[in-house]
Amino acid sequence: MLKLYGFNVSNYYNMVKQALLEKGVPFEEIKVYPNQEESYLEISPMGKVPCLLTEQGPLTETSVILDYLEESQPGEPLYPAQAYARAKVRELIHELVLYIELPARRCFGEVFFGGTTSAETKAEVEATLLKGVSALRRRSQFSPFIAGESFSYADIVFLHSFDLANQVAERLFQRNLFDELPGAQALMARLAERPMSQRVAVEMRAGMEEFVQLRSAKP
Ligand SMILES: N[C@@H](CCC(=O)N[C@@H](CS)C(=O)NCC(=O)O)C(=O)O
Repeated sequence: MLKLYGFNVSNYYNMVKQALLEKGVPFEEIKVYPNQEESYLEISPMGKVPCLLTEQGPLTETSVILDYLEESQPGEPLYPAQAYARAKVRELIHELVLYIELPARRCFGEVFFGGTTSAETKAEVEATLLKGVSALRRRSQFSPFIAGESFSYADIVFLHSFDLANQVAERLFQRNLFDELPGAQALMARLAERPMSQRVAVEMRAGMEEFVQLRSAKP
């Protein structure tokens, strides 16, 4: 059986977990926080989560894991069949990660864990987020799903990244990123109603207190 390493509060872990749940693929969850222990680096060389242990060996990097699941597992397809449409979904995933999730993440310490972020970093993050949102406005459909007619991996990545980025934008820049994207808030609400989203959210809340204590204790 596939083994998913990570913890329920990690948004990247939850992207893979939700994909497995949506496809109905059985998997075992192995709780691990990011770490630099030799034994974990053997399967996740950056010490990050998630890591998926397959019969052939370990896999890391969320978008790579999602591709692997699509190619190796049964269940509802979460990419379009046609090559160009499939590439457009991957393009959206990359844009969400590179220009929304990763820049916002630079401010997670201040927004969620009582740390501080320099004014210079904040200015860079705000500028990148605004460009990223503007790219999404040109790119995304939001109706009924982010890439158009079908629920896809891009919806899963959007669900587990955009709201966090918006919390950064609201707290630090007094901006609501949803305001810039017609249809995005309604899509987020629809995605959050999915049974598998609700399961992931319940399990995330259960792990939150322990994680915040652990994370806040770090310098
Ligand atoms: N590029 C990685 C990012 C995963 C990632 O950043 N995970 C976080 C938890 S949400 C982590 O392990 N952070 C610890 C670290 O950066 O050392 C992926 O796509 O899976």
